[in-house]
Amino acid sequence: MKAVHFGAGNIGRGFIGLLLSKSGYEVTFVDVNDTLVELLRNKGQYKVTLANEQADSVIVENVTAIDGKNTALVAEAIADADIVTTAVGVSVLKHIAGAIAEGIALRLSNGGRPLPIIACENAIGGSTQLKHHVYEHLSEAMKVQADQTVVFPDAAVDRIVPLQQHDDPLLVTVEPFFEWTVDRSAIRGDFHKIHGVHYVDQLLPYIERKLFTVNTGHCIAAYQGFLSGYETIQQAMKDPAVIAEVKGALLESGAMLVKTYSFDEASHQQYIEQILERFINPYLTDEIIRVGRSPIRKISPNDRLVKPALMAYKLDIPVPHLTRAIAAALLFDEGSDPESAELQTYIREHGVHAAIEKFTELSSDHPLHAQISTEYAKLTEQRSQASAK
Ligand SMILES: NC(=O)C1=CN([C@@H]2O[C@H](COP(=O)(O)OP(=O)(O)OC[C@H]3O[C@@H](n4cnc5c(N)ncnc54)[C@H](O)[C@@H]3O)[C@@H](O)[C@H]2O)C=CC1
Ligand SMILES: O=P(O)(O)OC[C@H]1O[C@](O)(CO)[C@@H](O)[C@@H]1O
Repeated sequence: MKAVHFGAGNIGRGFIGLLLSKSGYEVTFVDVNDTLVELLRNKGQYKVTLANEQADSVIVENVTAIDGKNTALVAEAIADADIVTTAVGVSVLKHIAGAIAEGIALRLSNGGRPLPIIACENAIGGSTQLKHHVYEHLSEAMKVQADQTVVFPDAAVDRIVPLQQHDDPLLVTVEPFFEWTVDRSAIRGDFHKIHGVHYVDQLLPYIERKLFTVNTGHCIAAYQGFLSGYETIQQAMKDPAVIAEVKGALLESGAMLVKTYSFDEASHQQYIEQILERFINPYLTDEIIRVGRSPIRKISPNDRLVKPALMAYKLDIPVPHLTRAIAAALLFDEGSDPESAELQTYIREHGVHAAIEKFTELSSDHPLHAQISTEYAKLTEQRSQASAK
């Protein structure tokens, strides 16, 4: 049983690779990081440590790696695989699509056994997005053939894996909690199930519940924490003002989710409480720069801030915390993050209204646009008052 997994990073090693290996798959990681590829290939194993009191650990065996820049080799591995997964970042999917298409073409020329390809990224419809990118590289005839055997089930993945700072570049520390949900309605043929995966017939409620609670709350802790001068989520989540912003927004997105999907209100409240506990896990150090990374992606119309705000707005649910969080994201001025730098340059050159319109796609006459710009002005004022002190 062979798995090819793109991205030997934190989630790749600390979550997806771990579960695939424990389920009996031989895992071939594909990455462009030469150090990771060489070490995985030479050692054939790595260690995962849990962020709990005992620091429990497990050795993940039966793994190897290939260089993502060697497209021919990657294609061969895909042609021979039983499953393909990714955890590279949603914006990287287009860059791996060519190699996947080459692998599919090779596979089809060899008879074409069924193949599920699952993108494990923080996005709605990640696998579907990957399929679109892959199909851009296939001929019309090949697309028809691929439709018979290659499937792209969407998925939701939830496990907090911060930036790693160990002497061993392969060692990865992860929170004990994990949830990997896969849309089984898309899967065909004989499929060797992955232990620990929750297979569902309808993914949308799960991915929206996760993205608009875990990821919404987490990025608000990051953006509000950044404005208050904190460096880690653990520090920010000790500040009652930051906690109030996070909880306020989760009540707004929660009210929308409960109404949209008829979730039980008390269970959703428990879900929120559990997530807040996960954010403050004292055995983890999670940097604000990581959790707030790529603010342009995070304020895009289908992502964790604007989408729940819009869905709530349409249900007449007021969203003062969510709109303030979008304003805070617009103030995430972290030079080491390319999207933050791009966003700040755009705001300097074109003003905040143009930025809201361009990046959130909320037109200037949309009431949420006005709310965001009002909050932006207030936060800017607060920031300059604080720095004058
Ligand atoms: N870290 C976390 O707690 C969670 C992350 N995610 C999602 O998982 C995905 C990966 O995140 P992380 O593991 O944190 O990032 P990461 O940066 O640790 O790992 C990404 C890996 O992809 C590799 N990569 C980049 N371009 C590539 C290419 N063209 N071909 C092959 N490999 C390539 C990088 O070298 C890196 O090793 C993202 O979509 C993220 O939103 C989802 C849930 C939790
Ligand atoms: O990986 P992204 O989408 O940049 O966002 C970071 C988020 O991913 C997570 O690592 C886990 O879902 C959260 O810690 C955080 O909300």
